[in-house]
Amino acid sequence: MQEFDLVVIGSGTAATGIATRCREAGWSVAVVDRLPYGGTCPLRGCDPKKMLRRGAEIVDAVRRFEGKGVVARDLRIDWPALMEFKRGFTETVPPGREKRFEDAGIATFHASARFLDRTTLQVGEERLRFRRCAIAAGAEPRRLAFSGAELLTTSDRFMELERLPRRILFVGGGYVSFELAHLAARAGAQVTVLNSGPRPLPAFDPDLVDMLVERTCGLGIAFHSNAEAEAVERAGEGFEVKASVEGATRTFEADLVVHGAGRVPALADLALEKAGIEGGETGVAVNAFLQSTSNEAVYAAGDAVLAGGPPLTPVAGLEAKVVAANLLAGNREKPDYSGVPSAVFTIPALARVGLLESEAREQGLDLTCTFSDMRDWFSIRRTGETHAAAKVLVEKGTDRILGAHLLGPDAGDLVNIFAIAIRSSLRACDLRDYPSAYPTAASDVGSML
Ligand SMILES: Cc1cc2nc3c(=O)[nH]c(=O)nc-3n(C[C@H](O)[C@H](O)[C@H](O)COP(=O)(O)OP(=O)(O)OC[C@H]3O[C@@H](n4cnc5c(N)ncnc54)[C@H](O)[C@@H]3O)c2cc1C
Ligand SMILES: NC(=O)c1ccc[n+]([C@@H]2O[C@H](COP(=O)([O-])OP(=O)(O)OC[C@H]3O[C@@H](n4cnc5c(N)ncnc54)[C@H](O)[C@@H]3O)[C@@H](O)[C@H]2O)c1
Repeated sequence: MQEFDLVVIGSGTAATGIATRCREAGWSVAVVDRLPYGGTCPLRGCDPKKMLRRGAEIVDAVRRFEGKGVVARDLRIDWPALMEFKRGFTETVPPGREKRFEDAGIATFHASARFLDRTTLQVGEERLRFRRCAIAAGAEPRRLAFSGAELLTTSDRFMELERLPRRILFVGGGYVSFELAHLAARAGAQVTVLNSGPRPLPAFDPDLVDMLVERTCGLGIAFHSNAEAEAVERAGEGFEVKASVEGATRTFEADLVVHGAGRVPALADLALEKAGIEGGETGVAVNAFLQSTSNEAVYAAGDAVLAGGPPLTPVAGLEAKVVAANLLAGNREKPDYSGVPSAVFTIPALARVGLLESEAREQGLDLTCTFSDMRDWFSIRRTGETHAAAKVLVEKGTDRILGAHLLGPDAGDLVNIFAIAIRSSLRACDLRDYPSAYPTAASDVGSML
């Protein structure tokens, strides 16, 4: 039996933030992960996705400039070479992260963790006793109940594909499906997306989502709403997917079927009940300080807990700081989720920060909603992009920025300006008045208000 002040389950964004801060304060700390160190974001999520997207972005930009001074001959994505470029980054992450832990004096374990009682974990052959434990185990694809669901490829495996199949079907119309569908279409695949709900990406502004869907269909992607996948089976080398589309049963053929139907906290293997930890599909049950409501030695952060913030990397980082502070100095800090931005890295990107228009109106706020169709703006025309818009919500009287919703080539970066404004309580007039370098995407901000 080995004993530690703190055992952290996971080695991703949340785990790393907690482990390093507690170790810096002199605690004995162990980190446990069953997969190579680094977690989802740098190995299987945000970063590799954005590296692969870079190839798609270049192909799309060149196509938009054909006839505008750029001649493209044999323009295409060389998928294996793009994968190699991605691996040049991802392969360095696990050894780098492990060295960082070891240099800091953090003990590292490579095995699955499972609770034995309120203060003990089984980790492979080892038993670890902890004074405190942080669950930062992330999320995994939601288990789907239909027959053949085990035939679906996860986003993890999609990002390792050596060859890109010709026909790809995505189940779900959320972040994962939209981002990977845009990438696959630029790489030459024939893409279908089935979304069970009436509208995809419900966390984003519906007017901008409609524009993104139009752009998506313009790429040749077959997008279906009210389309619920109900069964998958093998058919020759590929698959047949049965779905209820607008109430009628339809069959789709594909060479690859990808799971984009949601992710849930990865708690199933932890035997939480042995440690008296309450939790389920919505993650570890925690109080306002991110401490387990039923085992006070245990805290949770990141995708493993749905405490009010969306399951995103900046939220995992923010919650890690809160958990470390509360572990080290007692329960004082609560997470502040206001002004956390989010972007869907389609091409063009879709982004959001603050309230949706519908949420602001439901709260009875008196607001001005400025919608700008940016297609004819200089910053967009110069890129050849055909779909771009902004919607900014400002409270009347206080001039407070309530929300900003963007679609366009620079949406993923521009949204951060609005996020800073919201978190720093800047007013719309402050943003209107600041001089920005010209001509840049940021120099449009004043005109969006
Ligand atoms: C395809 C994809 C793209 C994404 N893109 C973005 C993006 O662009 N921007 C953004 O903000 N967010 C993005 N996300 C979400 C983001 O990756 C996560 O919110 C973030 O990585 C969560 O970090 P975490 O530390 O909570 O968990 P993770 O980084 O997932 O780490 C959890 C770790 O715990 C380990 N673990 C789990 N159970 C056990 C166990 N029983 N024993 C031992 N180890 C265990 C896992 O192996 C894993 O390594 C994306 C997610 C996906 C899937
Ligand atoms: N850019 C980013 O920040 C980014 C990128 C990828 C993933 N993520 C994170 O990962 C999480 C999971 O992403 P996701 O795209 O898997 O989930 P999601 O929750 O964004 O979307 C899932 C969609 O699948 C649909 N669906 C569910 N079952 C279905 C079925 N049987 N048939 C058809 N449609 C079905 C739902 O209606 C929903 O719209 C996100 O919530 C996000 O936090 C973030």
